[in-house]
Amino acid sequence: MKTRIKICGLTREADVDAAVAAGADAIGFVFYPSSPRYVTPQRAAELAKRIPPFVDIVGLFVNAAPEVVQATCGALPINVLQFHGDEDAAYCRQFARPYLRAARVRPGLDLVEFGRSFPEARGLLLDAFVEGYGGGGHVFDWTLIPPALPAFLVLSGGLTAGNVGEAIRRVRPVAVDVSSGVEMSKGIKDHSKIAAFVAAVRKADESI
Ligand SMILES: O=C(O)c1ccccc1N[C@@H]1O[C@H](COP(=O)(O)O)[C@@H](O)[C@H]1O
Repeated sequence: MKTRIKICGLTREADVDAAVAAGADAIGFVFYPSSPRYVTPQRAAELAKRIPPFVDIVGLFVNAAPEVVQATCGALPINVLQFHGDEDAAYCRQFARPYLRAARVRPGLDLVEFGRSFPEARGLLLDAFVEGYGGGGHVFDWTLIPPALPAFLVLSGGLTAGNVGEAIRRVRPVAVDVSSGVEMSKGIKDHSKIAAFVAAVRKADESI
């Protein structure tokens, strides 16, 4: 099956165009003010106008006030919410929209139990445990992923064109999510890295 690709943390028109042209399945906007990739809802709405139908728009939040999530959903057509903080299931479900729940993987975290506690989640996004909640470009130990999870698995954390093929062959996620690995600096994407990342995913898809 084709591995879906999400490119996250876009802040510039040219980067959105490059991700779409390369064949990204989803574009992520970071609505976490502490992130160097933060965009205001108004800025994201401008950028989103360049995203064609059937490429999903993902809105990433970290412990945001519900009113902020609601207002952001009113500003642009977000298809999927991504909760990357300490949000519980009641918080996540209140928006009545598809959502990904991020788990920051570390030894001792029971991912099966974690997944079960978000029964409505569209997918479980696995990321490295880093300070600042995410987007740190760190790979975690993929052997910590149990063989069966109670939700679709989206793999992230330090993925690059150089390691995403191995990640797909070993972990078999339904989707991969990348930010740091396709950047020249935080929030500024490198178009050749985006193209190389997408090509590496497609090459891996052919080999499994
Ligand atoms: O991108 C950010 O700045 C960010 C901030 C807070 C939480 C998550 C964030 N990004 C997400 O982190 C993972 C891993 O990204 P990376 O490729 O290792 O840089 C990914 O899901 C991003 O969407």
